[in-house]
Amino acid sequence: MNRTTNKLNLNNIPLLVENLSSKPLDERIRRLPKVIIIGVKKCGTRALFECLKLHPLIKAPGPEPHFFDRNYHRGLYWYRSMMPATKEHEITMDKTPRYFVSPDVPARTYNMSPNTKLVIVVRDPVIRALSDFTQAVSKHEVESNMTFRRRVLRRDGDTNIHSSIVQTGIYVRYVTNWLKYFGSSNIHIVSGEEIVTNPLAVLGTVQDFIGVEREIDGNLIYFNKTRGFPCIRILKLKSTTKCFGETKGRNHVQTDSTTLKRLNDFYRPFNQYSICLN
Ligand SMILES: Nc1ncnc2c1ncn2[C@@H]1O[C@H](COP(=O)(O)OS(=O)(=O)O)[C@@H](OP(=O)(O)O)[C@H]1O
Repeated sequence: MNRTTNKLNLNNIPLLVENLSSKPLDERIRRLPKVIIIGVKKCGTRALFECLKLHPLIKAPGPEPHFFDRNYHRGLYWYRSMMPATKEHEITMDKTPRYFVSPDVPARTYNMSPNTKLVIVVRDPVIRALSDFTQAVSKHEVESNMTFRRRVLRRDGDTNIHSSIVQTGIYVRYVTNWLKYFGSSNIHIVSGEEIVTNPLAVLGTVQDFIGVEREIDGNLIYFNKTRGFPCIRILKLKSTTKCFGETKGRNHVQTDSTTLKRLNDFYRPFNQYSICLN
């Protein structure tokens, strides 16, 4: 902090966050996210994010800020302005799944603060790929005659390792990039399948990792049989409930069993690495 002008130099934030870690943080620093859900796309990041926002001390913006990948040139002032205002002890959280696969983002995040807590949601990479492709089709991002098989396999039947839909599921490759900057104590890996089957257990471990009291309980989360997913109760608004987006949980595009087997075989060795990292 520049004492004469009382203005914060946001270029020095990593240093400041370190030096001030034992003192109450200035609101201007506090607003920068302490927690980031960095990915993975189509693994359950939205559900985790919305559930964590139920915690009284966790504040987060609605849209994905995409600061470290698309808006980095706007600077930390911009990033800070995207975050909701906080009171003392409250923390802010970003969720931008694109960060996970963006090569420059680990270093940029580290430069903001080496203490940033990173949450990664992973899911069976074959199902993730199907979900990703289904979304691309629904957004008309793929040619109308493109099939899942043609997207993920080459003509000779081998896996198309140049397809981003295939690459994103090689989780260990990207986690390794993050581990060049952050220690494993800064990274928490969550099972996207468990977010659906046992959300309270997942949320318990994530709250412990973030370092807040476990406040999200069974009064706030319930299983909505019609949607087939956990949804939330907003207690402030009596009997209001919220599920997460019409586009979540839609039927995936159909594909053949050979394609699924080929992809499963491709990911198997990478998946074993991911398990070791947990
Ligand atoms: N509670 C709850 N409600 C709705 N959806 C849930 C929930 N928990 C996990 N999921 C799964 O989240 C998948 C979408 O993942 P993301 O939120 O990471 O997608 S995105 O990258 O933000 O677009 C989405 O994938 P699809 O089923 O393929 O649509 C869901 O299966």
